[in-house]
Amino acid sequence: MLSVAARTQFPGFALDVEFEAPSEGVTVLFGPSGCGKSTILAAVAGLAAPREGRIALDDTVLLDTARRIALPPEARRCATVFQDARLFPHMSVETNLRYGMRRAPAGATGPCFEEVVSLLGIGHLLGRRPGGLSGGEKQRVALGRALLARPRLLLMDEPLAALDAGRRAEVLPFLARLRDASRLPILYVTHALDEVDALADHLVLLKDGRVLADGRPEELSTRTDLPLAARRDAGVLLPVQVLAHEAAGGVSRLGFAGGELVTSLRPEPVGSYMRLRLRARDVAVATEEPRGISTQNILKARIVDIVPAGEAQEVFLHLALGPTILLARITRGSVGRLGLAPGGEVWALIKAVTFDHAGLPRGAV
Ligand SMILES: Nc1ncnc2c1ncn2[C@@H]1O[C@H](COP(=O)(O)OP(=O)(O)OP(=O)(O)O)[C@@H](O)[C@H]1O
Repeated sequence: MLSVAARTQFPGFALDVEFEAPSEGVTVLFGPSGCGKSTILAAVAGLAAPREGRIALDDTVLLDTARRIALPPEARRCATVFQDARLFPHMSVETNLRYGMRRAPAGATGPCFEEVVSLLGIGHLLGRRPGGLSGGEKQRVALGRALLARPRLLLMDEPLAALDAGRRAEVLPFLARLRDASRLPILYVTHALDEVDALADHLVLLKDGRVLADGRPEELSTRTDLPLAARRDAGVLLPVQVLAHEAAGGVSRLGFAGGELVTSLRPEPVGSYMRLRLRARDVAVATEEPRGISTQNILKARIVDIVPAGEAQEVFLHLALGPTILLARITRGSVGRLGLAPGGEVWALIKAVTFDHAGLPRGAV
């Protein structure tokens, strides 16, 4: 467990945060530019000291200002991956990777050179210089170098932010594999929601130097009181399992706690797990079972709550399908016209099941 409490002040900005991150898996620090994400990473790495605070990794205290403890960065065993890979340009990829290994303390355990090379798919790059690599390849080498230093904690400061969409899509699955193979806590800074969806086991939402909420991303995605709900792509993050492929009909069936969804045919094998975002704008409701309609996903649900959606003349419906909560964003006019109220039964029409934010939950690879 990584526990972080830090308070510090810059002109015009105050940071006052407290949160805990699980001992394994990715904890994402998510929030708008300037909310304090990098300041927190720097405090954990020991690159900048907060005015007050306590940071501990399991039973190792990295910082405790009250007890005047502040381990130097090299004693903290944190490895950091930045936006830019920061590889040594005059060394081959292999020498860059072996440089990481030289930083590993004697007796530290972790994946060996060959395992890391295979995990990140960089075997064919070993003899090359960083200058000739694509941005995505460089980032994979930087991830390898960080892992080979056998850290106790991996820090990632927007590792995909400098890559174009194609390269991001190339590196994202490697990050998921690294998360699953490394069994390390990873503190990951981003402001990209698709990275949250693909990687986060735990989410810390930040605003103006404060923690607004933290918890499992699936749970936070149902909260309409958080800034996430104001986004155009707001909606619940839903863990699903591929139940069947029906090639003749060109569809796959996905199961979730409380129901099934039909999608166009998916490439993932039957039994695989995925996590997808069902956008609130893509969910409509009907008070009677619709017939003669092209929408494939029509699921019976109960209205749990109706809450205003920002300034607009719209509301969020919290819909329960068994234990699963879905969000629908509809107009106030529709609520009145259909006589919707908490406790009422409706049919939820899922107009689109999009996979552009699909991610793999931990252990699902
Ligand atoms: N060394 C410093 N001196 C003065 N102000 C600083 C310093 N470091 C950070 N700040 C300020 O603290 C605030 C938080 O910065 P920080 O880099 O932690 O935000 P961030 O959430 O990581 O932002 P971004 O997503 O843009 O990287 C900003 O207003 C920044 O200007």
